[in-house]
Parts: sequence; structure tokens; C-alpha cells
Amino acid sequence: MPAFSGCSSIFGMPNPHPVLRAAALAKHYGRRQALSGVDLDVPARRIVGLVGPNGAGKSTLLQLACGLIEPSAGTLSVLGARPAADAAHLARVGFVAQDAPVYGALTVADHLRMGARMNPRWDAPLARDRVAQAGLPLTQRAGRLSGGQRAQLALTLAAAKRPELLILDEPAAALDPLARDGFLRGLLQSVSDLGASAILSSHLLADVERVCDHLIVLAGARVQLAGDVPDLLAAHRRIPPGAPLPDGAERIHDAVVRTPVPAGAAVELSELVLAYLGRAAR
Ligand SMILES: Nc1ncnc2c1ncn2[C@@H]1O[C@H](COP(=O)(O)OP(=O)(O)OP(=O)(O)O)[C@@H](O)[C@H]1O
Repeated sequence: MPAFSGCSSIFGMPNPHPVLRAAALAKHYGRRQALSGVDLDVPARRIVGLVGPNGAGKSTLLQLACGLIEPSAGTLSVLGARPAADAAHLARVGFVAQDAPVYGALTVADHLRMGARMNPRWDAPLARDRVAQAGLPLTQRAGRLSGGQRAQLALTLAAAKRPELLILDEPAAALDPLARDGFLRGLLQSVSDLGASAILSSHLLADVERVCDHLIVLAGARVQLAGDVPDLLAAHRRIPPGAPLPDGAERIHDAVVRTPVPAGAAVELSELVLAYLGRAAR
């Protein structure tokens, strides 16, 4: 189980249709353990921030969720089925891999035509609108787009599939602050237009704080913390240095404690993430 799971459920019952459910999930590459004993239950209609240090297993989890790789042990279901179970299931998931891969020799318009041919639920007006909004010239070859524009194109291709789940592996990492802002706005807009869920891995805690309402902290191949952000923030406080631990509280790291009573001060999301990463690194 995660060190702390605040995953909320309707009326206290387990969510019947989680977007992603993992049980004792493990993945190793040879002798290297990338994920171990991962249990997750991510409710639908969330924007999930997946954070953790380099090598924590974030890309591995996302690639498992897309069916690009197979688990070594345990189970994983995405939208109620095995990842990439069949063509219909593939159409329900949009994936933007690290570095927003696109075909350099093809134009923006070629990408849209290809998307339309390959995806049964392709939303041509949505694709055209997003491309126009992002200011992507239709005749420009993708290889000549800026990093930010490439990320926008990759997000457009994923969103125009009208997926129920968008999976994005550090899509905005290389972008400058303005381009990142545009990308995140585009993401929020797409998720809201589609009524979809999204899982976004990122090292940028400010981005996660801004767009995510569900958090997964991975470190050392294990889930350290998972749950809806409001629940997690409500369950943790910062106590003054030297103050005694409140009744029933557990010290996570330094001044951050998990406590059933609202002692001390509220914590911010970045502080909470750093506390769990600090504890995992001890
Ligand atoms: N194809 C592979 N072959 C061998 N080892 C791998 C492979 N892919 C990942 N690993 C290892 O698995 C572990 C988890 O890697 P992963 O890429 O999932 O981490 P990450 O959290 O996405 O890291 P980063 O933030 O640096 O992208 C690392 O130790 C990595 O070296």
C-alpha cells in the first residue's frame, strides 16, 4: 500500500470505475527494479500529477498504462481493461510521450490527416481549432516547429482522438515558461472539452500544483503517497520546530506531519511532495 493513500471515493465505497487500478504491480528490467508493490486506485475525471525523482519509475508506470511494456508481476487495469487490450481500448487512451515525438518531415496538416485516418473517433474540428489556437502553421514541417509548438501538436493529436484518458510523460519539460503556460492551458481546455481524465508526469511542482487535483508520489520504485489533493492537504500540517507531535500524528519529514487534528499550519502541495521524497531518501 502507499505510505498514505487519501484516494477519495463516493460515499466511502471503493470507486467502481477507476481510471487506473494497480495491485501489487511490479516491473523489473533484468535485475533493476523499476516498480515494486504498486497499489493504486485513481478515480475518473481527475488530472493526476505523477511526481518523483529521476529513475523513480514514472515513465515505466505510464508505459505500462499504455500497454507499451508488460508488468513483471501484479495487475494493472486502465479504464476497466488490460492496457491496450484491443483497438477499441487503444482509441480510448491518448499518449504524449517524453519529448513530444512527431514526424519531422511531415507538415502540421499531414499530421492531422494521418490522425484522421488512424483514429475512428477523430475530431477534425477540435484538431483544427487547437492548431489555430496554438498558432501552428498548417504548412510548416514538424521538424521546423519550436519545442513548444511540437508539444502543442502532440497534445492536439492525442486530444483529437477524443480519448477518455490522456497520458502525458513530462510533455512540457523542455518548454520556456510562456510556452509551458500555453501548453498547460491547452491541456486544461482539452480535458474539460473532452470530459476526460489525465495523468501527467512532471518534475515541475508548480505545474502540478496549478493543474492537478490528484497526486501520486513515486520514489525508489514505490508509491509514497497517493490521493486527491484536497484530501492530502487536509490530512497534513506543518508544526513549529520543537513542538510535540499532536495525538495520533505521524512525522513525515522535518516539520510536516500527517495528523487527524488540524494542529499547526496548512502545508502547500510542493512542501508535501518534498516531505515524502525527503522521507523516502532517508
Ligand atoms: N528500457 C530499460 N532498460 C533497463 N532499465 C530501464 C529501462 N527503462 C527504465 N529503466 C530503469 O528503470 C528505473 C525507472 O526508470 P523510469 O524511466 O521509469 O524513471 P522515471 O521516474 O521516469 O525517471 P526520469 O524522471 O529520469 O524520467 C531506472 O532505474 C531506469 O534506469
